Amino acid sequence: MALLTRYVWAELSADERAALMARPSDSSDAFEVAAKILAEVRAEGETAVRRYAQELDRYAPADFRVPVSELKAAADALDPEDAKAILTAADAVRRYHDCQGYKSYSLETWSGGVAQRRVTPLDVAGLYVPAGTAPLVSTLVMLAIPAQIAGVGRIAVLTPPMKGAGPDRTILGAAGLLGLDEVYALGGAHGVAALGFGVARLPRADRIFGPGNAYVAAAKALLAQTPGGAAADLPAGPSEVIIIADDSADPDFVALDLLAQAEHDRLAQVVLIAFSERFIGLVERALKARLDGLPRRDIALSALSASKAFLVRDEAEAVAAANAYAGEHLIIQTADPEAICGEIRHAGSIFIGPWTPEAAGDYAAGPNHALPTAGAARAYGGVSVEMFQKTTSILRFDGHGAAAIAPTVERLAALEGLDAHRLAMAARRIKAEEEGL
Ligand SMILES: NC(=O)c1ccc[n+]([C@@H]2O[C@H](COP(=O)([O-])OP(=O)(O)OC[C@H]3O[C@@H](n4cnc5c(N)ncnc54)[C@H](O)[C@@H]3O)[C@@H](O)[C@H]2O)c1
Ligand SMILES: N[C@H](CO)Cc1c[nH]c[nH+]1
Ligand SMILES: [Zn+2]
Repeated sequence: MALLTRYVWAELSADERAALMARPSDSSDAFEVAAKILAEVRAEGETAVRRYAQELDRYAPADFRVPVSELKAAADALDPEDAKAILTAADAVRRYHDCQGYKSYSLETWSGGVAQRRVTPLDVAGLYVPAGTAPLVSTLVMLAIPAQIAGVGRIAVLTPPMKGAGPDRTILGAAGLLGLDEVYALGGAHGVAALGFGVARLPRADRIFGPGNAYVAAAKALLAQTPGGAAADLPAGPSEVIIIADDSADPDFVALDLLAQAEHDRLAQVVLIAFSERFIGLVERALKARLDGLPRRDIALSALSASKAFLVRDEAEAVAAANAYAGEHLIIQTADPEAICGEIRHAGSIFIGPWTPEAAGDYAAGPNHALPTAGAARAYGGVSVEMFQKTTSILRFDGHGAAAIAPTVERLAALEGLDAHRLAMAARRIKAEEEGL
């Protein structure tokens, strides 16, 4: 039985191609469920948070905040090799993100008129670290490092408990190692709502960062549209990867790269773009062989059921399919991957050649792994230092500058029929003229 549903790109109509770009989470109940949870948390506050914490995760302690002493103890209890791997990854992530950040600047846009941009960090950032089916320690690193580089005033980490137990000890230990002191054992849409509205003794985050399952992603998106709710970083839901591989690629590498994303979530999606039926067959054979040894085989199999293989005739078709998909990750394993890479317009992160598995980027290569899904790569990049900053523009005009800019402003205000605007400028011009400026 074929594991990947096959399509011949050239035989698909434009409508069929567009329909095939849908993600499994598009048709889930996530938005309805998250909207209900958000509304209840908004109306009832802590009571609703506790109810969902109990119902969904069977864990509702008197205080969701993990004591700082526990973070320190968990850090001390880490296996030294685990601690070393976390710190080594953090170092590469820090070096990559150190090159980022908005710059403040100032210039004279008019003679006598100075325009300035001031960059400031967020006061409160909420970091969501997924742990529903796997404790993503690496996500903590990916979110904490850019927040620290930006100089965020207060960093509150949210991570769901393991069902019926407390939060994952490695995540707590990593928080301790990274110098974080505010962690809440709460997750899902109810956790996002608690942090986004500031209930159950959580701070109200200015912006919530981080990936999560379809419920978490929906909650972040809905919260950002709710008056008084926290802003969101980007749409980062169930993982996805699209691989362009020609016959020169190693089918086993390709199969493993597909499985590495399929194992994240039943609603994850993996897509193969290949140049021959034969190669798709080889990848499927490798998939079957590798699936059997995987502890998360069932999850991967579910994800594969919504996954696809597109057969293309040439690189132009491969590029068209990849750009239409606008995937979170794009892996290119062809004889000339750089040529294809140059043509890609929409992808969260690109991995070039046989020696660059996505797993390297997921953990320790440097770039951020919190990336746009569901086609959002058309409009967003991954989490960055800039997202933890905001900019304020500042203007300073003297009388000479006011006189210089006034004719333009008065004319445009008149064009828009906004007379108070025109008069506000004209009054300055007249005064400046009276003073001989
Ligand atoms: N896009 C990215 O950058 C990126 C990065 C890493 C991980 N991910 C994705 O993050 C996700 C992690 O998912 P996860 O589930 O393991 O952890 P999670 O922390 O995102 O979600 C777990 C929580 O979801 C809630 N939940 C579970 N089932 C629910 C239901 N039926 N209704 C309402 N709430 C429910 C529970 O409270 C649970 O604790 C995966 O989809 C993975 O692919 C994405
Ligand atoms: N592939 C995920 C982003 O979709 C990131 C991750 C974390 N751990 C392993 N992988
Ligand atoms: Zn991954």
